[in-house]
Amino acid sequence: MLRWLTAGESHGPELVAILEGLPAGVPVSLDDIRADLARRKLGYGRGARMKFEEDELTISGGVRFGLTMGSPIALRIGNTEWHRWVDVMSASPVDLESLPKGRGAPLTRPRPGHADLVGMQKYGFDESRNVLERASARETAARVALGAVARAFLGELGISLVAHTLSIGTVRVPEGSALPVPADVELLDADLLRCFDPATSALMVDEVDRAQKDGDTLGGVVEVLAYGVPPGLGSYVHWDRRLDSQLAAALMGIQAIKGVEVGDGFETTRRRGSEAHDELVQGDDGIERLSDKAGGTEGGMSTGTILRVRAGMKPIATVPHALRTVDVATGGAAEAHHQRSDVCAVPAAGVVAEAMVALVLANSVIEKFGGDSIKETKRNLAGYLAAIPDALTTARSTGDRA
Ligand SMILES: Cc1cc2nc3c(=O)[nH]c(=O)nc-3n(C[C@H](O)[C@H](O)[C@H](O)COP(=O)(O)O)c2cc1C
Ligand SMILES: C=C(O[C@@H]1CC(C(=O)O)=C[C@@H](OP(=O)(O)O)[C@H]1O)C(=O)O
Repeated sequence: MLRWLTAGESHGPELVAILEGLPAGVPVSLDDIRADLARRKLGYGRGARMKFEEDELTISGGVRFGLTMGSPIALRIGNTEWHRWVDVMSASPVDLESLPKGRGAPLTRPRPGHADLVGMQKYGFDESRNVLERASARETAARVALGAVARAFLGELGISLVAHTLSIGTVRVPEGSALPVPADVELLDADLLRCFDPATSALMVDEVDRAQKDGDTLGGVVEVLAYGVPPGLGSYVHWDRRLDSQLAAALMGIQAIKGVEVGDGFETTRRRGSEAHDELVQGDDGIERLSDKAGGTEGGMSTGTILRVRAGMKPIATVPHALRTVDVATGGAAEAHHQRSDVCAVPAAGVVAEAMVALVLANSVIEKFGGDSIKETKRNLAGYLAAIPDALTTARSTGDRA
């Protein structure tokens, strides 16, 4: 089993992440993790903080000479803005009265759509600083770092992943153009919205500009594709062993994600059975599916075709054109707290979704194939695939997006 945990606050000194259960011998490069962290900060419509805050990555356990050792992997992401927050976020008691005026002032105007109000009720706070510090999606940097390590492990087994943006607000990639993702999809990292349809991407930029001008925010939908996944990850035998349920939980666990689809998802519900499923035919390399509507899972197991999952993100809750709220200090009507925020963080959510899918797949691979070293995992995977009888063999989706 692969386990992972993150800790740390949005304006604290650092985020900390631990990944336990990965075999030894997986190549882990600081540069690769940094590249994923950098991708998470990209995307048109993000707020000022993305420009001046750096992610200072260090590996403090589990990796030696660029290879995992089989021990827990510990990652730290230092926050270069910490020096501005030392007083307000101090771990030791601080007399707030002694700070300059307004510093550490209580946040008593909870933002609708954020965790502020319920967090105060639940944890017994009279202002929302302690809530927003951990509810903030700053924490997703730690998950992306963990996901980069999981992706390195999957890469050793011929499994690769990519996320792209399907929609921002009401602007959506035209139906039918979602697949296949071009092989040079890495170029998208320089792209504004991680949308590989240039015409739609331009419309999305306009949509973000319009929202920003109106003092408003946007959500959207991202899609994660995984290539080279072997058949049989997950299981139909119990609800919590289903690959699709684990993917859904992992994606729903990302801040602001409000819906998940596997394959064609809700669109499938509008089709008749005769149109809804991926028919099977005998091909040159074994049994083939004539379509990919199911998104690479049947019966809670990977089918061996491209895995395709979507996550829908609600609009950013910190709306510049401030929403109505109640000041909990006075009980009076007020405008919700707002200083700065992203207008749209959908492309970043895609990078986080990619990381979460990588972690779930890595866990499923370890569950099925085990291995204390990557060599052992590879042997077990190869042995499993070789043992599938010819009559049941399916062509494996390519791991290189060719
Ligand atoms: C990458 C990313 C960036 C985000 N940036 C902001 C932001 O700048 N301001 C904001 O209010 N919410 C932002 N959010 C969303 C909040 O974290 C989220 O709405 C909040 O945690 C409550 O979400 P929930 O109702 O899904 O739990 C962001 C989410 C993600 C995934
Ligand atoms: C810091 C990140 O995202 C933050 C997520 C976030 C929220 O409420 O979720 C609010 C914003 O932070 P602040 O209120 O300090 O401007 C974002 O910048 C990040 O992604 O690294």
